Amino acid sequence: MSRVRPGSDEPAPVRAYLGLGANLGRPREQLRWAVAALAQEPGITVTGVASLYGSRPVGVTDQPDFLNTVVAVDTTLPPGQLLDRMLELERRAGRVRLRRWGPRTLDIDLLWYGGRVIHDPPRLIVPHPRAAERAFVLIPWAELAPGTVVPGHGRVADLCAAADPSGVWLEEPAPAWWQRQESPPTSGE
Ligand SMILES: Nc1ncnc2c1ncn2[C@@H]1O[C@H](COP(=O)(O)OP(=O)(O)OP(=O)(O)O)[C@@H](O)[C@H]1O
Ligand SMILES: Nc1nc2c(c(=O)[nH]1)N=C(CO)CN2
Repeated sequence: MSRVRPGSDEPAPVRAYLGLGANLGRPREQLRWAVAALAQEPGITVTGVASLYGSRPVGVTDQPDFLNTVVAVDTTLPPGQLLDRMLELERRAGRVRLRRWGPRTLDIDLLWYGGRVIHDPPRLIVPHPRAAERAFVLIPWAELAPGTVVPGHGRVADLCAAADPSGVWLEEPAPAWWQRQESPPTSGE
């Protein structure tokens, strides 16, 4: 069932939250590129970007530390098409899957889509099945939307308060980290 904005045949936008992560190549630049690329996608409006956090790898620990953030979007895309756009951005960022939970140049997870529960494994499970237990997701997410209710789990603020924050640290506050343009390398210095 898709909602339509009154007076138009344009579908009404739906709020979604995306978890972004990177730990290969130039993670900060790749995440900055991903925010800008999302904002340029037709059918996607970026409405919020959390601060940039550093985090110890969870799961497969023999890999570099990550940079993580969460982005709020309003989208007219159905969830499957939003996922396809996210996967295409990962591909454009040069992501190669060598092993599950292995290092990556860019990972974009669909954390939450309009409060809906979507179970179409393995292609799409929403809310993201591990979002409610990951401090590297919950801390930036709580910065943007503490009152959001994750179906089956509760409020983001409460999940964040219950998560172990020890492996997550603030790298750079929003909006500086994603609005600052990298100064071109100066020659000779
Ligand atoms: N909510 C979701 N967000 C993103 N991808 C999802 C989601 N649910 C299922 N998938 C599927 O997961 C596949 C593999 O995702 P990926 O390899 O990025 O997993 P991961 O990020 O390494 O691990 P995790 O899922 O624990 O974050 C994607 O091709 C996608 O079809
Ligand atoms: N700190 C951190 N650990 C992870 C991350 C991540 O983004 N950050 N992503 C994973 C697979 O999605 C597995 N482990």
